[in-house]
Amino acid sequence: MTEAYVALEGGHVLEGRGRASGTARGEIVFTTAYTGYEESLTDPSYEEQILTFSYPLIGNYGVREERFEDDRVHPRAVLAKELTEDVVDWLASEDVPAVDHLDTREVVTDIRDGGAMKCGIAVGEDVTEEDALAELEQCKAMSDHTDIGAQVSVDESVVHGEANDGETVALIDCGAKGSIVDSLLERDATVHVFPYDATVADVEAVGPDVLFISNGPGDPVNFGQAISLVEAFVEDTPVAGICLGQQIVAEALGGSTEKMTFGHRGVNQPVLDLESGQVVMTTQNHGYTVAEPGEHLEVTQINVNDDTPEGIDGIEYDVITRQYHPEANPGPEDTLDFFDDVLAMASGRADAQAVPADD
Ligand SMILES: NC(=O)CC[C@H](N)C(=O)O
Repeated sequence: MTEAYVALEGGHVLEGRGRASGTARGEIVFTTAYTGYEESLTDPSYEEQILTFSYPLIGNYGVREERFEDDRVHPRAVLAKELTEDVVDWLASEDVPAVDHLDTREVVTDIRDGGAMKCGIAVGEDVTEEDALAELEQCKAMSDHTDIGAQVSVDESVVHGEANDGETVALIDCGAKGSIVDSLLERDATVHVFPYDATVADVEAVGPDVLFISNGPGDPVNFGQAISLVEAFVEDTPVAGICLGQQIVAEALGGSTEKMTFGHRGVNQPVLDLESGQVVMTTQNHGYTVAEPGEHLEVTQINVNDDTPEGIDGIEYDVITRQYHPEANPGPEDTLDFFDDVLAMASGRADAQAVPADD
């Protein structure tokens, strides 16, 4: 049997069954999602993280590329109670270490108590506990990945849906999921995808109807150029954001963000809309949150479990952002109307008051 060791910050080492060999280090997190492993594993927001599935069986409906959110696997390693051959083959082909037959209840309990933490992993025929501890030793804190955007963004701008006659969206790719672009294209938008460090002049050149900041990995304060874009555009151009995008918008407009203990990762996070009183189910994957929205923004939706901000609107500016993933890949489709609201805001057809689906 291939050996597998998982070393957690503080020195706790767990043993499992090695399924795909290699060494890895990263911030260990868990998701409670029971489906959507292809989407999660290709979500760029998981860059530099090690993903633990708390659901015990992962891979039971195979692996299909059309469900991928990006062209590669982003977590540095994958842990589960039981991984199917399909998933293991896929991870092995991408050189991503995989471990199963692990007591994931123990891993999740450690993360819940200690927070998302540094982790080192060693999988292979002759690896030892020391190899995993050596990886842990070299693991950086997530906030120290100061140029993580470069690892996940497009290198050059690209345009999708040029023939569409809807709104023109400038999407700042901080690690955007493919289904965000798809959701906008389906609504007839033209989407200019820009690198995470695009300049004001780059974006201005396409005359956007809305500046849209994507999801992405790591600490929002490490996306200084995207923060500057929001500051530069917000007075004259509507602004939208998803997940990291919400955090960047808050940082730009006088609010603040902070790291959560273990974050929200799963496909059934309940969100309350404060105006309508409706609760919707959402897909989430984040470890930071908006702490204070600041004087230009108001919180319109909150997480039912812990009251953290899930939706934010501009007070005097046209701004709408979501902390969850309205594009719903994977996950419930309760929140797809966010894209209609963003494009209505972009066209001046509506103000920024977004409400969840009304059934
Ligand atoms: N999905 C995301 O955009 C994640 C945002 C950010 N990296 C966080 O962990 O909070």
